[in-house]
Amino acid sequence: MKELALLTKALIQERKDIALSIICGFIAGIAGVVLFAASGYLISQTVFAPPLYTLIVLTSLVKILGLLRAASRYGERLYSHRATFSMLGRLRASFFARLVPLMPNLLGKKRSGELLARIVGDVESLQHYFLRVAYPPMIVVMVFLATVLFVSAYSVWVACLLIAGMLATAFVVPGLVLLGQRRVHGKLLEQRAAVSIEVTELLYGFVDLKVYGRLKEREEQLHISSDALVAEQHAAARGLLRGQSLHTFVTYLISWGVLALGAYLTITGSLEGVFIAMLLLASQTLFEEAAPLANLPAYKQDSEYAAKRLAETVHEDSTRPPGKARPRGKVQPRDKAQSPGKAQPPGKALSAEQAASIELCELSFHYEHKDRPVLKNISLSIPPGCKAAIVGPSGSGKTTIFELLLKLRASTGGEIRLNGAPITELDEASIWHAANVVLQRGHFFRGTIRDNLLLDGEQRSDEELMTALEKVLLSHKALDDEVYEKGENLSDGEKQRLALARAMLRKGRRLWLLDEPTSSLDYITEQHVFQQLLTEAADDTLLIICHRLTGLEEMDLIVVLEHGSVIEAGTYAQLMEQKGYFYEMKQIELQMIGDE
Ligand SMILES: Nc1ncnc2c1ncn2[C@@H]1O[C@H](COP(=O)(O)OP(=O)(O)OP(=O)(O)O)[C@@H](O)[C@H]1O
Repeated sequence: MKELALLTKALIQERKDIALSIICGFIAGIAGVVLFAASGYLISQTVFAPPLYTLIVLTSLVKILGLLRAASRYGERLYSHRATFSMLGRLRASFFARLVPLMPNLLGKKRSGELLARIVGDVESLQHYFLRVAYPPMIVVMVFLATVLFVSAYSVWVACLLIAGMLATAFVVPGLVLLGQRRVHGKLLEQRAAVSIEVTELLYGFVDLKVYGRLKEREEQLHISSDALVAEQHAAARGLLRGQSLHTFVTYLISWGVLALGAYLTITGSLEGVFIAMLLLASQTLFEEAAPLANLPAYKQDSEYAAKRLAETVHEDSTRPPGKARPRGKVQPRDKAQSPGKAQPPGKALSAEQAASIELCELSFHYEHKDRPVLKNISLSIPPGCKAAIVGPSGSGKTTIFELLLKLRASTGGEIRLNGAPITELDEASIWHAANVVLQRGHFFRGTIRDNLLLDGEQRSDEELMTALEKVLLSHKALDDEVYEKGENLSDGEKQRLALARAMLRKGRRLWLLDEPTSSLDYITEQHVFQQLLTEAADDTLLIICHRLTGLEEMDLIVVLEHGSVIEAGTYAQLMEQKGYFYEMKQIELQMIGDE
């Protein structure tokens, strides 16, 4: 299976620990068999009152084997778990890295709760692949062959019985477990994702659900999902228990068989009676060592399913040119330059040294499953140091332009050039590094105002932080003031100002991309903050999206967007002179300010 090939590759990177765990596991297994075989022999020998030194040798051997077994079992656990957890850590990081460029598209299709379940739960399920599927059979086979060889030295018939028992343990029991498991296959992971979805929706939408009187209904839904998850967990646990019980049944069946066969062979004179207990205990220990085989296929199936779900999450998007739906039954060729989700060789870096120029050439964008394009052949040239604004009605495609500029999405037509270089050739991280970005809905982390200002990890003095707060008129906030998750305890205007202060602190970025950064502020505060922004970005390129037209007189370029097309562009004076759409908007705004 292709997905498990990835896992196998990750395991190969841990080959040293894997080799050590197999060696330790083999030593522990074989020491266990010899330990119990020696114990059995010791018990039988005592009946014949052997010389003291025989007893001393045997008891010492038993003690040494006991210690060896415990130490090697510890080594096996240590190395196998170390390999597993390093592998899981690497898988989690690589899965997350592949998710990041797909994020805007992915969140449209998968709910955050489901993604959370996949990242946490499905990756966790993969630990079974190594711990219960990949290496235990190797140890069992090695211990089995050594034991059969040892037993055959005393009786070929007993050895044959062990082989028959092992065939039943390795094939019949797992086959039966797998039959029972078919019904619950994958349901546990799906149900876990369903609960995760319900919980996140309930938490995110708590206030709205309460206000609209739907909270009880959603809580009941959560209870139903949770009960279903518990039921699936029971079913899965029952399946595993059934496997273990069947295995124990086979183990005791074989033990009885060895006992009966040993007795018969002793009567017929082909086996000395003193060895019966030894063979019995050796066989019992051997089958105990083989216990992981019972549930191996079930764990394998689970790991495969988890790997498939994880691969689906990243492949669904990365194999499809963004903005185009995949026709059924037909694989679309990848657009090498445009696909943001696939791993690409590192591109050129966008320089943060100089103010950037932005050129949009016949730029188009079409969201997947939308019947009309959101952006249509937009051409625009913003020279270095230019202060430009994009205005236009809601839904006209302004934010989409920003997402394309930040390579969060890839255009479906035309080209974007930053500093003359096609954006497809630029490394996206260098764009994020070179730009000072304030998005419509900035994220705030639980912590303090200081933590949220120092998001980029750079060290700054309290004076610097306070100056930034003063610039956005937030000096009434102390740096140690608490910020709740998602900035729940801040007003919308405070959040916007905190985001702007955060951006102003990032010195040396020569490209400013601001998406409605002051939309929640009152006119007076907005004017002040706007002036501060213009001062901060005096020598830089600034592109701002805004609804209100306050302060746009100072812009070098104003672009009016409607239904994804540029309908007007020019300076404030030019647009007012044209008496077109912008002029109309300004008149309405002036009227509203006057009314207020
Ligand atoms: N993830 C998405 N999937 C599908 N359609 C989307 C998605 N995001 C936005 N759209 C649609 O694209 C169009 C443009 O959206 P965009 O956010 O760029 O507009 P906008 O001009 O920034 O609007 P606003 O001023 O309200 O922020 C809208 O019709 C919107 O419904």
